[in-house]
Amino acid sequence: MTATADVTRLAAAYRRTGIEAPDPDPLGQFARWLEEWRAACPGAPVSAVLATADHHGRPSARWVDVAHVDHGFVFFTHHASRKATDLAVNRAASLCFGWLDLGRQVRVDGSAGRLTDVESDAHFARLPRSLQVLAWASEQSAEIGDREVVRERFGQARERFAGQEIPRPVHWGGYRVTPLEVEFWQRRSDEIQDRLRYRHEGGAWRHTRLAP
Ligand SMILES: Cc1cc2nc3c(=O)[nH]c(=O)nc-3n(C[C@H](O)[C@H](O)[C@H](O)COP(=O)(O)O)c2cc1C
Repeated sequence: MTATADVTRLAAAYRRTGIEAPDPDPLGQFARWLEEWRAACPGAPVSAVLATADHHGRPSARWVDVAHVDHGFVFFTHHASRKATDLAVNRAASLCFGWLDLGRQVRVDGSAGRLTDVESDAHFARLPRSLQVLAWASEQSAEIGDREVVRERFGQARERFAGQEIPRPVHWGGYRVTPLEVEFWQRRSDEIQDRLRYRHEGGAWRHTRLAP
């Protein structure tokens, strides 16, 4: 059976069942769905749209790769980028995963904080060398005349670190979005889509269904 056939078969099964016997913890429920997504689409990156807002409350959204999920959702970026400058003044963040092949969406609303230097160092050390060089060469979201500027800086950074380990630049690191509210959405074959919302209240997670 081809991968596409597998996805179609799984999507049909989920459309029939909806979200049954949900995990009491949204991170547990997320882990189940992530596992099912990975089984359905092996090798696909785990990406989500990250929304932030500036000090005027003006929103902006962009994709990020979610590197891992522990007690929060971890991504990495340049600390001078728009998302990072937004988060410096307003920690509120929302991530939206779109596992559309399975008819699924997960929204995570929460608060984003920087990882420790030790955590960011550990992740940086595992990156492919070309991405490490790029982290030194590209001042993400700065205006540039043309791409040659970055190509030139890339070459300079590669030369500078030739034959040695590349340290993490201080302007690059990770954030963890700690969830306060998580919503799972499942497309159903009867068109009555399933929505399950978790809220962290009084020190515990509670979940409830929402009208589609
Ligand atoms: C699928 C995908 C994954 C991406 N992952 C990241 C990421 O993990 N970190 C990052 O800084 N930019 C990532 N980008 C680029 C961002 O979407 C964005 O263009 C960049 O971070 C600058 O955003 P900002 O100026 O709004 O901060 C990704 C783009 C795509 C399409």
